[in-house]
This record gives sequence, C-alpha cells and structure tokens, in this order.
Amino acid sequence: MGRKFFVGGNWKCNGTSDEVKKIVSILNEAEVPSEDVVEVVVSPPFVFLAFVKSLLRSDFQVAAQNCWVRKGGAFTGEVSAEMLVNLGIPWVILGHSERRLLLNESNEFVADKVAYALSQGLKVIACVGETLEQRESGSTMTVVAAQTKAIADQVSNWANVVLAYEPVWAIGTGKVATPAQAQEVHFELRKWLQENVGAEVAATTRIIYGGSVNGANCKELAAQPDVDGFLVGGASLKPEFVDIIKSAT
Ligand SMILES: CCCS(=O)(=O)CCC(=O)O
Repeated sequence: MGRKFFVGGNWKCNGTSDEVKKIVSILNEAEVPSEDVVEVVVSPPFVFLAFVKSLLRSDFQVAAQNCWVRKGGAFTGEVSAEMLVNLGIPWVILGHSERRLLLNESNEFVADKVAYALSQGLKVIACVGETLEQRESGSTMTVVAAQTKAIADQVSNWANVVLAYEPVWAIGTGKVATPAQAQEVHFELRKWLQENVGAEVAATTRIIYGGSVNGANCKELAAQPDVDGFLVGGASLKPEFVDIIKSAT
C-alpha cells in the first residue's frame, strides 16, 4: 500500500490556555513512530493556532478547523485560506459534518472551499459521512459518493488531500463504527476513486476514519486494510492520543 499513516486531532471548540499547554507538553515528550511512519496533525481552535504552532514539536503539524475563501469575502469571525498560509498553518479541515448540518454547507460549497484552499497551497482534510437516518435507509454510499464527487468535480490534484470518513452517528456519541463498518465504507470510497478519478489517486489517497476513536479501539480499526488513519475528537486532548498515534501500522 505504502500510504503513510495519518493521525489528526480535532480539538473542536475545547481547551483552555493551561489545557493546551499541558497536551502540547505531553505530545512534545511522547515517544512515537517517526514521520516516515505516521503523519501527526493537531487542530486547535483558531485562537490557539499560532500559540500551538509556536510550542509544538517540529515533526508534528497544525491544522485549522475551517477556512473561508477570499473570493467570497472573508466573513466576520472566519479565517481565510490566505491568512492560514500567512500564519504558516499547512493544513485545514473542511466539510466537517457539524458545518454541513448546522451551517448548511452544501457539497458544492465544501468542494469550492477544498479547491480554493488547495489552490492557495494548503493541505486539506476533507470530511464526508452519513447521518444515522441515511445509514438506516441504506443510502450511506450514495451520500458519501455524492460528497466525494462534488470534490472530484473541482479537484484534479489529490496529492494534498486526505479524505476523512465520519459516520455522523459516531461523532461525539461514544458509538464507534465497527472495524467492519469502517472498512466497508473505506473500501467503497477507494473503489469510487478508482472508478471515477483514477488508479493512482485511489492507491495513494489516505482515507482516515473519524468517530469516537480512542486508545481502546484504535488498534483494531488501524488494522483494516483501507483505514489509513484517524481524525480524533475528544481523545485528542488526552494522553491516550499518544496511544492512537502509536497504533500506526
Ligand atoms: C471525521 C471527523 C471526526 S471528528 O473530528 O468530528 C472526531 C469525532 C469523534 O472523535 O467523535
């Protein structure tokens, strides 16, 4: 396979200055596999981006949790792709289900942001995933294929894209997809890339899993052939995030 394992930590809207200093200190002291084995990216709230970047070990990277596109005008409270580049923040998470559902970010709007962020030199963790209702109605692959197609319609170079599959029903709920459920969707997503984008992109694009990953379930999930890593929520602000990084295969 040869895809470098990827572990992202999405802190969401959490962390005080002291908690940020503590988790960064734990991460800086952690003995983890080398950068050749696992790529580690932490995503603090915007207000801590520069602070975390200034403290974090050089073999770990920082991501923003969203960005706006200058061409649409940077809205109050948002950060633009250009600002992230100026700050030296290399990664950005886009299309998170919480923004798709709560802020009505459409597939096309997310794809527009992915393409623009890439055009500005950012690397993108692009999130796709279905709700419990969509899964129970049997439309999981229809939904994630449409989300991925919208991105593929605007993106030709996937070298700086990591695709994150997030079963919405597993986010922050403590419900985690079984390894078989995760592998099934990851396999189908890679098959979709193979059939609609190309063999090289399908073989090289990391497809990571997000949804209640923790120190106890990460190993079994990581052992799945099409699970190339994780985007971790709550557990990424805890020492067990180091265990999740070590689950790199
Ligand atoms: C793919 C997004 C996953 S995430 O960043 O929302 C973390 C979810 C969780 O750990 O519950």
